[in-house]
Amino acid sequence: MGAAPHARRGGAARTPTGPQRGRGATRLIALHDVSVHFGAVHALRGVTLHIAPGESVALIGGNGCGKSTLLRAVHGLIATSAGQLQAPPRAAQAMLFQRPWMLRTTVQRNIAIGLWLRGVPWADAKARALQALERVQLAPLAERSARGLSGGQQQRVALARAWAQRPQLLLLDEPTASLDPHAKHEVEALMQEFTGAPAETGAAPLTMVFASHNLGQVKRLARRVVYLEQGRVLADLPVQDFFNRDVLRAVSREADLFLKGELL
Ligand SMILES: Nc1ncnc2c1ncn2[C@@H]1O[C@H](COP(=O)(O)OP(=O)(O)OP(=O)(O)O)[C@@H](O)[C@H]1O
Repeated sequence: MGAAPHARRGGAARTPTGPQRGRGATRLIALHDVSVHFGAVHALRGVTLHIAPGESVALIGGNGCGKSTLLRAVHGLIATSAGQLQAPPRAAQAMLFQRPWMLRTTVQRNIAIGLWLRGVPWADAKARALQALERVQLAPLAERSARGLSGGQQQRVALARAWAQRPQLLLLDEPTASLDPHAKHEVEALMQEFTGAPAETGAAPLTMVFASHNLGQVKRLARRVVYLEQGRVLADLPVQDFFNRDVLRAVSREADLFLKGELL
């Protein structure tokens, strides 16, 4: 992507990565003993986590366990307090939030402006924006005001905007939490489609990390589940192992109790 690396922030080392080799595995994201403090609040405590290109990883855990903080730290939106964090430069990442943010302009321009700001000539940016809208089946709404769309449509525009940027890494913070079941299904289908195939022919597979309170969604979209409690990673398992209570109980009693509570 040739983008500028993140500046080093806060008390911890933060270095940009492309896919790197380490301990025999390729890594796109590597956190080593990362902590994030907000004053007296310890949002992340000694998190060590490696994510390889093409993985689809769900972050789960109760309110305030640190999911958003982890995503925001990887995206470079907040400073880490200690430890080392390696991630692709922000220009190689896209992040979606529970409530999509839209510029006060048309749907197509919402996507094109982001590309233009990254150096894509305006005519090409508009053409790529339209392609991206076709991908999420919203091309007929290209000239509509983005803020006038429904929440589900806005989230699809946000996904199109992310996809148009051809990121290596897609971070999503509870992307369907405020959507009705139909819109949730449409957004999930796009998430699945984007991670199922490279963003463009010959490109590296897209890596997806998402926070969710929806265990059905986790089962449908994740290949791996990371369970957080009070800022610590207590379980990090392939999705089928996470939902196998015997395996989970052996790894973390706390994670098993959480799952039991959620399944009641
Ligand atoms: N900017 C901030 N300033 C102070 N405290 C913060 C800030 N952001 C997060 N926190 C605190 O850090 C902890 C972790 O919050 P975080 O938002 O990462 O949790 P979460 O797992 O995403 O929660 P939820 O599921 O409710 O969205 C919480 O105690 C939260 O109150």
